[in-house]
Amino acid sequence: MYSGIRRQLPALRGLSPRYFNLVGARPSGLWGEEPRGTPDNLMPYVARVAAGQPDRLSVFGDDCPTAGGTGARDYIHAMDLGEGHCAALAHLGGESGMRTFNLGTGTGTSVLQLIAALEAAGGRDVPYRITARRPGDVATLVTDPAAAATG
Ligand SMILES: O=c1ccn([C@@H]2O[C@H](COP(=O)(O)OP(=O)(O)O[C@H]3O[C@H](CO)[C@@H](O)[C@H](O)[C@H]3O)[C@@H](O)[C@H]2O)c(=O)[nH]1
Repeated sequence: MYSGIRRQLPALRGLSPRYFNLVGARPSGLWGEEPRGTPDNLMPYVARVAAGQPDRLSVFGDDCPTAGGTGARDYIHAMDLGEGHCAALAHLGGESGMRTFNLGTGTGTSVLQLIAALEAAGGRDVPYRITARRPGDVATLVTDPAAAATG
Protein backbone atom coordinates (compact mmCIF):
# COMPACT_ATOMS: atom_id res chain seq x y z
CA MET A 1 0.00 0.00 0.00
CA TYR A 2 2.78 2.45 0.97
CA SER A 3 4.70 1.82 -2.24
CA GLY A 4 1.54 2.68 -4.21
CA ILE A 5 1.08 5.91 -2.26
CA ARG A 6 4.76 6.80 -2.77
CA ARG A 7 4.41 6.41 -6.54
CA GLN A 8 1.42 8.78 -6.53
CA LEU A 9 2.96 11.29 -4.10
CA PRO A 10 6.77 11.14 -4.39
CA ALA A 11 7.28 14.15 -2.12
CA LEU A 12 5.27 12.57 0.70
CA ARG A 13 7.12 12.23 3.99
CA GLY A 14 6.05 9.64 6.47
CA LEU A 15 6.86 7.11 9.14
CA SER A 16 5.72 3.55 9.43
CA PRO A 17 6.57 2.30 12.92
CA ARG A 18 6.07 -1.40 13.61
CA TYR A 19 4.85 -2.22 17.09
CA PHE A 20 5.57 -5.31 19.12
CA ASN A 21 4.13 -6.02 22.59
CA LEU A 22 3.07 -2.71 24.10
CA VAL A 23 2.75 -2.72 27.90
CA GLY A 24 2.67 -0.31 30.81
CA ALA A 25 0.94 2.79 32.02
CA ARG A 26 1.55 6.49 32.51
CA PRO A 27 3.07 7.16 35.93
CA SER A 28 0.04 9.42 36.61
CA GLY A 29 -2.27 6.44 36.12
CA LEU A 30 -4.38 8.42 33.64
CA TRP A 31 -4.12 5.61 31.15
CA GLY A 32 -2.76 2.11 31.30
CA GLU A 33 -3.49 -1.58 31.44
CA GLU A 34 -7.20 -1.75 32.28
CA PRO A 35 -9.16 -3.15 29.33
CA ARG A 36 -12.90 -3.78 29.62
CA GLY A 37 -13.87 -7.43 30.07
CA THR A 38 -11.44 -10.33 30.23
CA PRO A 39 -8.06 -9.36 28.75
CA ASP A 40 -6.64 -11.53 25.96
CA ASN A 41 -3.11 -10.25 26.40
CA LEU A 42 -0.65 -11.35 29.02
CA MET A 43 0.24 -8.09 30.75
CA PRO A 44 -3.23 -6.85 31.74
CA TYR A 45 -4.21 -10.38 32.75
CA VAL A 46 -1.15 -11.00 34.89
CA ALA A 47 -1.55 -7.55 36.46
CA ARG A 48 -5.06 -8.51 37.58
CA VAL A 49 -3.78 -11.80 39.03
CA ALA A 50 -1.07 -9.87 40.88
CA ALA A 51 -3.86 -7.74 42.37
CA GLY A 52 -5.67 -10.91 43.51
CA GLN A 53 -8.49 -11.28 40.98
CA PRO A 54 -8.64 -13.69 39.16
CA ASP A 55 -6.74 -15.99 41.45
CA ARG A 56 -4.32 -17.43 38.90
CA LEU A 57 -2.88 -17.04 35.43
CA SER A 58 -3.05 -19.74 32.78
CA VAL A 59 0.40 -20.00 31.21
CA PHE A 60 -0.15 -21.21 27.66
CA GLY A 61 2.38 -24.02 27.35
CA ASP A 62 5.85 -24.75 28.69
CA ASP A 63 7.18 -26.74 25.75
CA CYS A 64 8.44 -23.87 23.60
CA PRO A 65 12.08 -23.83 22.46
CA THR A 66 12.83 -20.94 24.85
CA ALA A 67 14.61 -20.68 28.18
CA GLY A 68 12.07 -22.17 30.60
CA GLY A 69 9.80 -23.30 27.78
CA THR A 70 7.22 -20.48 27.84
CA GLY A 71 6.47 -18.05 25.03
CA ALA A 72 8.83 -15.08 24.61
CA ARG A 73 7.85 -11.62 23.37
CA ASP A 74 9.47 -8.22 22.90
CA TYR A 75 7.69 -6.05 25.49
CA ILE A 76 8.07 -2.29 25.18
CA HIS A 77 6.75 0.29 27.63
CA ALA A 78 4.14 2.71 26.29
CA MET A 79 6.20 5.76 27.37
CA ASP A 80 9.26 4.41 25.51
CA LEU A 81 7.11 3.79 22.46
CA GLY A 82 5.94 7.42 22.61
CA GLU A 83 9.54 8.63 22.82
CA GLY A 84 10.38 6.43 19.85
CA HIS A 85 7.74 8.21 17.78
CA CYS A 86 9.01 11.66 18.81
CA ALA A 87 12.61 10.69 17.96
CA ALA A 88 11.52 9.32 14.59
CA LEU A 89 9.59 12.49 13.73
CA ALA A 90 12.59 14.63 14.69
CA HIS A 91 14.87 12.42 12.62
CA LEU A 92 12.58 12.56 9.58
CA GLY A 93 13.18 16.29 9.33
CA GLY A 94 13.06 17.48 5.71
CA GLU A 95 13.69 14.07 4.13
CA SER A 96 11.11 12.83 1.68
CA GLY A 97 9.99 9.23 1.49
CA MET A 98 8.55 6.69 3.85
CA ARG A 99 10.65 5.19 6.63
CA THR A 100 9.73 1.86 8.17
CA PHE A 101 11.30 0.76 11.42
CA ASN A 102 10.70 -1.59 14.31
CA LEU A 103 9.98 -0.10 17.74
CA GLY A 104 11.02 -2.77 20.19
CA THR A 105 13.83 -3.66 22.56
CA GLY A 106 15.34 -6.59 20.69
CA THR A 107 15.06 -8.68 23.86
CA GLY A 108 12.68 -11.56 24.44
CA THR A 109 11.02 -12.02 27.83
CA SER A 110 9.29 -15.32 28.56
CA VAL A 111 6.02 -15.62 30.45
CA LEU A 112 7.79 -17.09 33.48
CA GLN A 113 10.41 -14.31 33.40
CA LEU A 114 7.62 -11.72 33.31
CA ILE A 115 5.85 -13.39 36.25
CA ALA A 116 9.11 -13.42 38.23
CA ALA A 117 9.70 -9.73 37.48
CA LEU A 118 6.19 -8.83 38.64
CA GLU A 119 6.61 -10.88 41.81
CA ALA A 120 9.89 -9.12 42.57
CA ALA A 121 8.43 -5.67 41.87
CA GLY A 122 5.19 -6.25 43.75
CA GLY A 123 6.55 -8.34 46.60
CA ARG A 124 3.83 -10.97 46.28
CA ASP A 125 3.31 -14.28 44.50
CA VAL A 126 1.61 -14.44 41.12
CA PRO A 127 -0.05 -17.88 41.09
CA TYR A 128 -0.16 -19.69 37.77
CA ARG A 129 -0.78 -23.07 36.20
CA ILE A 130 0.57 -24.43 32.94
CA THR A 131 -2.16 -25.11 30.37
CA ALA A 132 -2.21 -26.04 26.67
CA ARG A 133 -0.54 -23.83 24.07
CA ARG A 134 -2.89 -21.19 22.60
CA PRO A 135 -3.70 -22.11 18.99
CA GLY A 136 -1.67 -20.00 16.58
CA ASP A 137 0.85 -18.73 19.14
CA VAL A 138 4.45 -18.57 17.97
CA ALA A 139 7.08 -19.52 20.55
CA THR A 140 9.21 -16.38 20.16
CA LEU A 141 8.55 -12.98 18.59
CA VAL A 142 11.39 -10.51 19.04
CA THR A 143 12.20 -7.54 16.83
CA ASP A 144 15.44 -6.32 15.29
CA PRO A 145 15.43 -2.65 16.31
CA ALA A 146 18.68 -1.78 14.47
CA ALA A 147 17.05 0.67 12.04
CA ALA A 148 15.49 2.66 14.91
CA ALA A 149 18.75 2.57 16.90
CA THR A 150 20.97 3.79 14.07
CA GLY A 151 18.50 6.04 12.21
O1 LIG B 1 -3.32 -15.44 29.68
C1 LIG B 1 -2.29 -15.53 28.97
C2 LIG B 1 -2.03 -14.65 27.89
C3 LIG B 1 -0.89 -14.83 27.14
N1 LIG B 1 0.01 -15.81 27.46
C4 LIG B 1 1.26 -15.94 26.68
O2 LIG B 1 1.94 -14.72 26.82
C5 LIG B 1 2.64 -14.40 25.63
C6 LIG B 1 2.16 -13.05 25.14
O3 LIG B 1 0.78 -13.14 24.80
P1 LIG B 1 -0.04 -11.82 24.32
O4 LIG B 1 0.08 -10.75 25.34
O5 LIG B 1 -1.41 -12.27 23.93
O6 LIG B 1 0.77 -11.32 23.04
P2 LIG B 1 0.95 -12.04 21.63
O7 LIG B 1 0.95 -13.52 21.77
O8 LIG B 1 2.13 -11.43 20.96
O9 LIG B 1 -0.41 -11.64 20.89
C7 LIG B 1 -0.47 -10.71 19.86
O10 LIG B 1 -0.85 -11.48 18.75
C8 LIG B 1 -2.13 -12.13 18.92
C9 LIG B 1 -2.38 -13.00 17.72
O11 LIG B 1 -2.16 -12.28 16.57
C10 LIG B 1 -3.21 -11.08 19.12
O12 LIG B 1 -4.44 -11.73 19.34
C11 LIG B 1 -2.85 -10.25 20.30
O13 LIG B 1 -3.81 -9.23 20.48
C12 LIG B 1 -1.48 -9.63 20.13
O14 LIG B 1 -1.09 -8.94 21.29
C13 LIG B 1 2.37 -15.54 24.65
O15 LIG B 1 3.44 -16.47 24.73
C14 LIG B 1 1.08 -16.18 25.20
O16 LIG B 1 1.00 -17.57 24.93
C15 LIG B 1 -0.22 -16.67 28.51
O17 LIG B 1 0.58 -17.58 28.80
N2 LIG B 1 -1.38 -16.51 29.24
